[in-house]
This record gives sequence, C-alpha cells and structure tokens, in this order.
Amino acid sequence: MPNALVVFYSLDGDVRFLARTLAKELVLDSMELELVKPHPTHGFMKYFKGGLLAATGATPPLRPLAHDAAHYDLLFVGTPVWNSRPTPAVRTFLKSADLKGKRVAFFTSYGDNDVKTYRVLTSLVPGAKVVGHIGFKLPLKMDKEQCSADLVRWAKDLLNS
Ligand SMILES: Cc1cc2nc3c(=O)[nH]c(=O)nc-3n(C[C@H](O)[C@H](O)[C@H](O)COP(=O)(O)O)c2cc1C
Repeated sequence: MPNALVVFYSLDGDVRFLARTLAKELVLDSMELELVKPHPTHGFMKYFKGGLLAATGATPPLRPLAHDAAHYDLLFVGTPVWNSRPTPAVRTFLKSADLKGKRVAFFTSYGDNDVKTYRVLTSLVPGAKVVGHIGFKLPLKMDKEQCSADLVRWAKDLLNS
C-alpha cells in the first residue's frame, strides 16, 4: 500500500468533510491548507475576491504545513471550485511543492460543475502523474453517505493500483 497524504483547502466545509472522511476511513495523514490572511467567509467580498483570485491565478501565502509532501508516494488533493478553477490556496500548494514523479489524485466540491477545474489542476502538476479525479456537488447538502461511500471506493482503488 502506498504512503498517501490528504491535502485540502475548504472555506465552507464541503471539502473538509470529504477530506476527513478519506483520512478517517483509510487511516491516512492529512493536512488542511490555511492562508496567512484568511479568506472572507461571508458577503460580497467572499465571492468577489474568491472569484478574482482564482481567475487571476493568485498564489497567496500559506501558513506552515503540517506534513512534507516529499515523504509520500500518493497525494489526494482536495479543493472547492471557485470561478471554475481551483482555490488560490491549493494553487499555492501545488506550485510550491515538489511533486515530480508522485502520483496525484484530485477531489473537488462544487455548486454546479468542476469540468474546467480538473484541466487547471492537472496543468499545475506537470511533473506528477495524475491518476484520478472525482467531484461532488455540495456533499454536505446532498447525500453525505453516498458521497462518502463513492469517495472511499474511488480512493481505495487508487491505493490498491
Ligand atoms: C468564491 C466562490 C466561487 C465559486 N465558484 C463556483 C463555480 O465557478 N462553479 C461551481 O460549480 N461552484 C462554485 N462555487 C461553489 C463552491 O464550489 C461550493 O460551494 C463548494 O462546495 C464549496 O466547498 P467548501 O465548502 O469546501 O468551501 C463557488 C464558491 C465560492 C465561495
């Protein structure tokens, strides 16, 4: 079984729920990415700033990381979809971590769709092997049990392949 790490950013809890499910069910290390300057959680600025930063490819600084990606063979990287793209925190992580030769799998949460997001995510890890992706529409509001089961089955397949 490969040594795997769950890395994620979440503002409203959907991706945090997915990441915690993965880490708990599969007994994996995990780390939540935190911005030095936290993103607004409410109001106009939440969406305006989030959409703008995601679209412009901003890489805001992160607080110190709990784990070193270099020590893992497989990374499960989770992000909400913002303006059809990954979140700035995840962009910062992917651009700063050395993921050459590693297997990377992406999981997302979205309100509408995540089609473009995977293309952007894949472009951010040119030296890595992207081995899979899965996305969920607002898992905390939808069928949490079904989302959890689908997510864990997907991840188990990757861990065993
Ligand atoms: C700034 C911002 C931009 C968003 N843009 C999109 C989008 O372009 N497409 C989409 O499907 N959902 C979009 N959403 C909805 C989120 O992807 C969705 O609520 C997601 O589940 C949030 O994950 P979280 O709870 O882990 O933060 C956006 C949300 C925010 C806050």
